[in-house]
Amino acid sequence: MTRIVIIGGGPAGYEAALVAAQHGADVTVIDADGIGGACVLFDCVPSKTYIASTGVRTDMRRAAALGIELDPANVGISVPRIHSRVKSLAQAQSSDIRARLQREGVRLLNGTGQLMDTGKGLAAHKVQATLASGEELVLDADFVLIATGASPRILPSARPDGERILTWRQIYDLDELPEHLIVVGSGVTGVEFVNAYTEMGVEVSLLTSRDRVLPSEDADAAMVLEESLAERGVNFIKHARADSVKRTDDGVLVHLSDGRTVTGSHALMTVGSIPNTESLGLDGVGIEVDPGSYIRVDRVSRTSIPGIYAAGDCTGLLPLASVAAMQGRIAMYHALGEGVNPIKLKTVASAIFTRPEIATVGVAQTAIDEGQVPARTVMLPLNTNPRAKMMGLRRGFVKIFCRPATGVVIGGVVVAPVASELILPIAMAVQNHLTVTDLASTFSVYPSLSGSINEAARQLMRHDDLD
Ligand SMILES: Cc1cc2nc3c(=O)[nH]c(=O)nc-3n(C[C@H](O)[C@H](O)[C@H](O)COP(=O)(O)OP(=O)(O)OC[C@H]3O[C@@H](n4cnc5c(N)ncnc54)[C@H](O)[C@@H]3O)c2cc1C
Ligand SMILES: NC(=O)c1ccc[n+]([C@@H]2O[C@H](COP(=O)([O-])OP(=O)(O)OC[C@H]3O[C@@H](n4cnc5c(N)ncnc54)[C@H](O)[C@@H]3O)[C@@H](O)[C@H]2O)c1
Repeated sequence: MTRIVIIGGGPAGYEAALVAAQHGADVTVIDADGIGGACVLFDCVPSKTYIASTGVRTDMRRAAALGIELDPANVGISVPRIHSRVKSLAQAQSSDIRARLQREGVRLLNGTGQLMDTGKGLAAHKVQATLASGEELVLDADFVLIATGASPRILPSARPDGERILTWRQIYDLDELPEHLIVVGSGVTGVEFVNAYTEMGVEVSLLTSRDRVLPSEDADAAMVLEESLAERGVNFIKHARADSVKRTDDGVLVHLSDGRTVTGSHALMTVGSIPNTESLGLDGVGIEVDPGSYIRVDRVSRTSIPGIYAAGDCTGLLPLASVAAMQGRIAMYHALGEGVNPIKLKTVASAIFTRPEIATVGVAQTAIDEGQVPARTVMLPLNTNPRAKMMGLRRGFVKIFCRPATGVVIGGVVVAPVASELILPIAMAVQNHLTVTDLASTFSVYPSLSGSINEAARQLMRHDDLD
């Protein structure tokens, strides 16, 4: 029986374990924090659960425009209940995954794993598991998967204390909402929390190191979100790099690199993550890492050492739960000799859970604008959509990108309240090489926001007719 040891029990690790167990392998998962990993326990699942609560406030804020009188200032918010819901839902999901793995016969060890090969290039591998109980085991493996994820990046001059200076993993321990939250870092994590806290009525200042939020995302989408946040009172402090964050008697003081200072009651550090690759014994085995200590892998998740694979955030390929899971599955299919398609990042759909949400798939607008990818594009504002009018939506759009000659859909962006759901038809088109004619001729419900996807495709199709 093929022996597989997986270090890390997040989406990369547990999805890999399920595949390997279903293919008859002898599978052990060693995990330090809990099955489900940081994804389920600290990052993705808690933040989206928290955002589900803040979304109720979004609906309340918008109610008056639809004729429902509500005073958000007089609506009670039970912070302890919201936080306890976040934590218990995360724990419940972790337990569900644990039970599923156990049902499939996967052996679960609570502790840390480390590679222990006695030389380089061996046919089989050894992994030491240091269990929470203190016990140490050495496991023999035909294949090892490293799936250890990442942790919040800590600036030495802005050390989180869990009270006033916080990582996103610590906010659910607060008893009350901050009065004035300074969010340091305007990537996806930063803006999701800026949006969430603003909806809860918290005064929020956002430090952005460039001239706009979400520097790596679609510029039109980022602009819509920025306008929406500004309208709700978010204070943007641009071209601002935090040098240090210190506690004061009643809050925090942020020193910027250009000499400016910002004061608030709390600071939330969202300045990125670093891979958990330090104490894995990579050097001893000869596994190559990239600058930034990410494990270097190919498109079937192989590291530079035969028989050792890596998947998920520790590889830095694209830090999404869906990508981590796919990398993990691919690793196991490859190790077990199954047919496998290398991972294709151009078909990955992702979303930013703000209001409005931003969802993207495929080629980015920048690649088209810079001439790297020939494409025809359309951007259709949502305010022409009948359902959007009924819902009182003022912002948002659908973008579709297609190949100039064939009309094959190669990417798209949706900015809408439920963009995370609306992106699927475009993602299916990109994945399956469908054309704008295919998209345009698919029935959508009338009235629906997805009707704008048909209409955008129709506009690109009309262009085809004129060619
Ligand atoms: C705030 C936030 C929100 C996010 N929201 C989304 C989202 O909405 N959608 C999305 O797709 N992605 C989201 N992500 C990204 C997603 O959480 C990650 O891409 C995902 O967690 C990566 O999974 P993973 O399996 O690589 O690692 P992780 O989920 O980090 O799990 C790794 C596990 O390995 C364990 N481990 C580490 N070292 C060792 C060791 N030596 N021995 C044993 N175990 C070890 C850790 O304890 C952990 O349990 C979000 C990220 C953040 C920060
Ligand atoms: N909804 C989702 O799917 C979701 C949510 C959160 C995170 N993620 C994943 O995690 C990845 C990482 O996102 P992230 O936002 O955590 O990290 P990030 O690295 O993308 O963004 C961190 C930001 O902080 C800024 N920064 C760094 N140091 C700073 C300083 N001293 N002062 C001010 N700004 C500073 C950086 O310039 C950067 O813009 C995303 O690309 C995404 O793949 C996904």
